[in-house]
Amino acid sequence: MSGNTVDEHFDVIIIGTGSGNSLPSEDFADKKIAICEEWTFGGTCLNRGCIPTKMFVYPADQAEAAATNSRLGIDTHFGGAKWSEIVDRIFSQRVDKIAEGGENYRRNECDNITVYDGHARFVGPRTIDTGTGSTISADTILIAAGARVAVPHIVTDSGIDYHTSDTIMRIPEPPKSLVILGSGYIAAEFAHVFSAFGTTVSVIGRSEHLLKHTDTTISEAFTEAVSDKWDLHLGKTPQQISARTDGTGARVEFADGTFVEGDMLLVATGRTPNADLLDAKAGGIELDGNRVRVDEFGRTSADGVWAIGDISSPYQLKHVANHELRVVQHNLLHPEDLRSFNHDVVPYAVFSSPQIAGAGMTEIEARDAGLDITVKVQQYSDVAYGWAMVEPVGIVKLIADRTTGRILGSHVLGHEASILIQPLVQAMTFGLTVQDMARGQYWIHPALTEVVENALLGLDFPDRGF
Ligand SMILES: Cc1cc2nc3c(=O)[nH]c(=O)nc-3n(C[C@H](O)[C@H](O)[C@H](O)COP(=O)(O)OP(=O)(O)OC[C@H]3O[C@@H](n4cnc5c(N)ncnc54)[C@H](O)[C@@H]3O)c2cc1C
Ligand SMILES: NC(=O)c1ccc[n+]([C@@H]2O[C@H](COP(=O)([O-])OP(=O)(O)OC[C@H]3O[C@@H](n4cnc5c(N)ncnc54)[C@H](O)[C@@H]3O)[C@@H](O)[C@H]2O)c1
Repeated sequence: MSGNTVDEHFDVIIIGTGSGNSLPSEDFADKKIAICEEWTFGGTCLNRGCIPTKMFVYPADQAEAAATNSRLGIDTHFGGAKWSEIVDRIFSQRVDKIAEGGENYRRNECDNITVYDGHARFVGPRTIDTGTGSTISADTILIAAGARVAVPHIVTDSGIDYHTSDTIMRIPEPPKSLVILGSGYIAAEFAHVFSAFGTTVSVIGRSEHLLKHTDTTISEAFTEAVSDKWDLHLGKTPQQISARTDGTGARVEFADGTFVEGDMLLVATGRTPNADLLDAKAGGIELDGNRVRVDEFGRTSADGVWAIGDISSPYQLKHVANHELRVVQHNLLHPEDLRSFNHDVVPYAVFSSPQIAGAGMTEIEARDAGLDITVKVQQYSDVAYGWAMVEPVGIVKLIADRTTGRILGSHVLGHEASILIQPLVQAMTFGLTVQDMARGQYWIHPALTEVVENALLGLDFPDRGF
């Protein structure tokens, strides 16, 4: 049966098998659950996001190290990437197997779960057309339907072939030259991967610096650091996109008459939440711009309907989706003891080269907020391990409140920035003062973490207490 006649009623319906697939823990074993997934089981992070990209980034890091080790007085070289071997290892041997295993587990080994493999949309309050010919309803619905690649009209109207992060990781071989449209996370990570593997990479950005969402000191230093290995076209908006004159590849023209050409175009211009594809209104669900509106507990405007992750979160980060899932999981099991999302200190990392990580306010945000701040930019090369590494670019930038002694913003650029940031995230999350963090513990000598210690010690307080 189809349309608005309900074929089956469930305790819980989950839309989306990314973070949503983690909802049915053992505590949900007595619930009758439907899972709707229109694509590959496991969602973005596993199949075409965080996991496979970092499986390319790691060998790219090694390739780049091999090519640049001579500054350390050792003779290594990069002899080429076995692209098809890398793709096979990432997808055929690992990611695809995990996706298949996850689907098989839910379909065949969980007696309380039914999987619908179609596009779910609301046809009434807590009622879903599964896109498979069945209409189902539930007491509770979790919307975890994520986001999708956003491609500007100038690209789609051009009629040329292009790639996005969804497709480029499975191409048969890397291009000789790659033009990347966009200068955010995905652009920075794929520029690193392809450039390290030997592709000539051009990056087009509308702003003057790459990764403009980061602190200005970081985005300027990052842009400077990559400017001799990537062909940058910054502060430029494409006027026309076409194939090259021989009909192959891509040619992007700018208003000033300049252009850039390459064998392949990668579009990395952001991701749009899938809220517009759910017929949310039929379910009584309000949107907030292009996202599903949720309160601090994860509740949408419709009774019994909850949402988490990229479809409702401005962060579009997997650790945020995971956190929100855990909060909603608790709230569904304990309606009398609702927990709130905690978005106070949300860290991020960009796995490019150099790596970037950050949490909290940028210097401009802190100044605009009128706070009495102290700022320290500490070079990796000022501490023993950074010196040993002959680390050319690393910096830790801290912004702290002179009144409370608390860290307001932490920004790291350089080797393993995503790891170095974590003690700072911990201090910011638990409200540790700069003084306590700097001198209330030992810092291993001569570990690279001394750059964090020195950055803390370099902050200027009226009563230093160090
Ligand atoms: C290239 C790339 C790299 C990334 N790297 C990182 C990283 O290093 N670190 C990080 O924190 N984040 C990273 N992210 C972001 C991260 O992947 C997302 O924030 C996260 O996966 C979002 O999880 P989610 O559960 O909200 O959505 P998703 O994992 O996207 O799951 C949504 C699921 O819902 C399904 N779906 C959608 N609509 C419907 C419908 N109507 N009916 C049925 N099914 C539907 C989709 O097919 C999908 O499987 C990356 C993203 C990309 C694209
Ligand atoms: N390491 C990570 O955590 C990681 C890695 C990859 C992706 N992600 C997530 O995925 C999201 C999407 O990544 P992304 O890089 O596509 O988005 P992004 O928001 O980081 O960057 C988008 C870029 O495209 C540009 N842009 C947008 N529209 C444009 C247009 N019409 N013409 C030219 N340029 C345009 C923007 O100015 C920006 O430079 C990220 O915001 C992030 O949340 C995270």
